[in-house]
Amino acid sequence: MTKPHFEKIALVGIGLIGSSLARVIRREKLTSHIAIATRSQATLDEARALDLGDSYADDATTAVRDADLVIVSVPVGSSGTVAEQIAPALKPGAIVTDVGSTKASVIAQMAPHMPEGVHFIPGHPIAGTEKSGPAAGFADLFQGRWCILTPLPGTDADAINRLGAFWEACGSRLDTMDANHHDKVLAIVSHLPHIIAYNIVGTADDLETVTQSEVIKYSASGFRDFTRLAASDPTMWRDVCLHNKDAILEMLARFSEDLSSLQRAIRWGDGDKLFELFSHTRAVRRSIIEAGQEVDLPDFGRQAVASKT
Ligand SMILES: NC(=O)C1=CN([C@@H]2O[C@H](COP(=O)(O)OP(=O)(O)OC[C@H]3O[C@@H](n4cnc5c(N)ncnc54)[C@H](O)[C@@H]3O)[C@@H](O)[C@H]2O)C=CC1
Ligand SMILES: O=C(O)C(=O)Cc1ccc(O)cc1
Repeated sequence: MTKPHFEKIALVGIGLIGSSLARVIRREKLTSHIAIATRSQATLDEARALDLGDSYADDATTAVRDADLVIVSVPVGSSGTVAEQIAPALKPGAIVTDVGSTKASVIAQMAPHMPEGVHFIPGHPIAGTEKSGPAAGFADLFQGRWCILTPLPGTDADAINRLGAFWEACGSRLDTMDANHHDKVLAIVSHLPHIIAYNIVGTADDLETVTQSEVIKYSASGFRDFTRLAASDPTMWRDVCLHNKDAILEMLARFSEDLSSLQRAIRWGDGDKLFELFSHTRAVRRSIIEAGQEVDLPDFGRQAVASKT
């Protein structure tokens, strides 16, 4: 696919994802003008100090005026507010997209505000870290990672192709799916792991027998991997939980059932069952690595793959 060029790109929200986009857009020369808007003056000043854009505004309306591509990178609970703010200033023919971790809720919040003639195409780069804010971003964040688009039926095919070409130019691999399907898949592969991490770190911290110093002292084990996920942004993950409630609760119910079965096997000393499950899950990881999907693993995973352990 040929590299697309947009005269003006507006980035609303300039945290980890927005600032990573700013960096890769500049590096790949995908626009003549990056307009940055964010709610807090301190974050805007930080973005300016990092020289992430060509213009800066504390209101999204100013930034999106005349933009050909608008990318909303805010916590999913703020999508509706942003859509309402930018709607009157959007240029006819502009593409409006987002990067939110949940899709059905973002569509429900944003689509009703989108004017006729604007192409609204929701998206989600499956790439990130536990860090947040403009300084945390980096141009290679999307390299080799999937980006999922969840276009609504009847969306202009040229606009979808243009947005797809944009993400490919940012280094992403592209997929398209229905928003509800996206939310179920992401509930199990991304949202549950974070919830489990928040829970286990909270439990360990609460346990009277595991003092604070012991948690720190022995955390060079599997627990350390959980602490990385559990350090993720509280606003972002609060919003994910509130806005993908049904799919998360469905996956949590299934998870709890399987955990009870594991608990029973431990209680009754059913070694065969434990061995069978652990062998199966080990094979799952090997098949992911053999399928060349190691780029989708977080940092600690990539190190393990690199050393072939
Ligand atoms: N952090 C991650 O690993 C990933 C996050 N996402 C999604 O990307 C989106 C952004 O996440 P991050 O960049 O990590 O968050 P972040 O916390 O680093 O940045 C969020 C930005 O949104 C701004 N913001 C918040 N409310 C706003 C409003 N009403 N109007 C204008 N700006 C507003 C903040 O000032 C900040 O610049 C979220 O929807 C998240 O679900 C998607 C993939 C990975
Ligand atoms: O840091 C990690 O391991 C992640 O899983 C990052 C991440 C967080 C949220 C998303 O919607 C997509 C990717």
